[in-house]
Amino acid sequence: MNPSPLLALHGVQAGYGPTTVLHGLSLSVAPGERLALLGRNGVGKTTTLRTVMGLTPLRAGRITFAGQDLTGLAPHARAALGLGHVPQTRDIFPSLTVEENLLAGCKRRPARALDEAYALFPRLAERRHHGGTQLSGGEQQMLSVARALLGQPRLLLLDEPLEGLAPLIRQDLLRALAQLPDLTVVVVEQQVHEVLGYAQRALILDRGQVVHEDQAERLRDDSAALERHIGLAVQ
Ligand SMILES: Nc1ncnc2c1ncn2[C@@H]1O[C@H](COP(=O)(O)OP(=O)(O)OP(=O)(O)O)[C@@H](O)[C@H]1O
Repeated sequence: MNPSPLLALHGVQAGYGPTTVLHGLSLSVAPGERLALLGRNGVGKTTTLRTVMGLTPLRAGRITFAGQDLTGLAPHARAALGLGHVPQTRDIFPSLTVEENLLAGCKRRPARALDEAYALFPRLAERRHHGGTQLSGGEQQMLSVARALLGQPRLLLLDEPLEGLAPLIRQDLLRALAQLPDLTVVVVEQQVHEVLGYAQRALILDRGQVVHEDQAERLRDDSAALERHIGLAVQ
């Protein structure tokens, strides 16, 4: 029997002003699962993550997290329940050092929790006294992810974490995330082949609905599906 999902979306509708982006989206994520959300530009991947966090209002449908209905909860209340979000914009404080950024993510945890972040991302330990603006794109992304992890989320929503990063840094980041086997992750990504090496299952969205679902490993080899739904050239 499948375990109860940690996150479930039922018939979710959301959008901006007169535009509806998510047209009755349903999906579920099992505890400990790593799910990739794929699709062409503008199909609603970011909107999906934002609606789960309560940053974009739900217009119809229901979202549950660990069995609890999230309707009406503010983003901070969702974070307190265990939802972590790393937006595409990399949510760090540029005027603070690496260490100060991490301390800001510690909340009520002891400062020694930072050692976990440094163990996962040794580059951040080397740069601990550098300001946010002195970091490379990859280091900023690691900092953003590390800060979210310090909040001990049960589910981490990652929006294009690999964007703009060099291939070796992308691999470092994915390897670090793969070291957290109990963490449930929903990751939106344009670097399809790389993210399919990290995720276990993948959903492809089109116009705010799921149009294809498969095991990540199988989808990676399914060039016809990737071409049809994402427009990736057949290799
Ligand atoms: N703040 C906003 N106001 C109005 N329209 C928006 C806003 N944010 C996104 N949209 C529109 O909603 C649609 C879905 O955007 P969304 O960012 O969710 O797509 P996406 O699949 O994440 O695409 P991308 O890969 O380009 O980030 C797009 O047509 C986009 O232009």
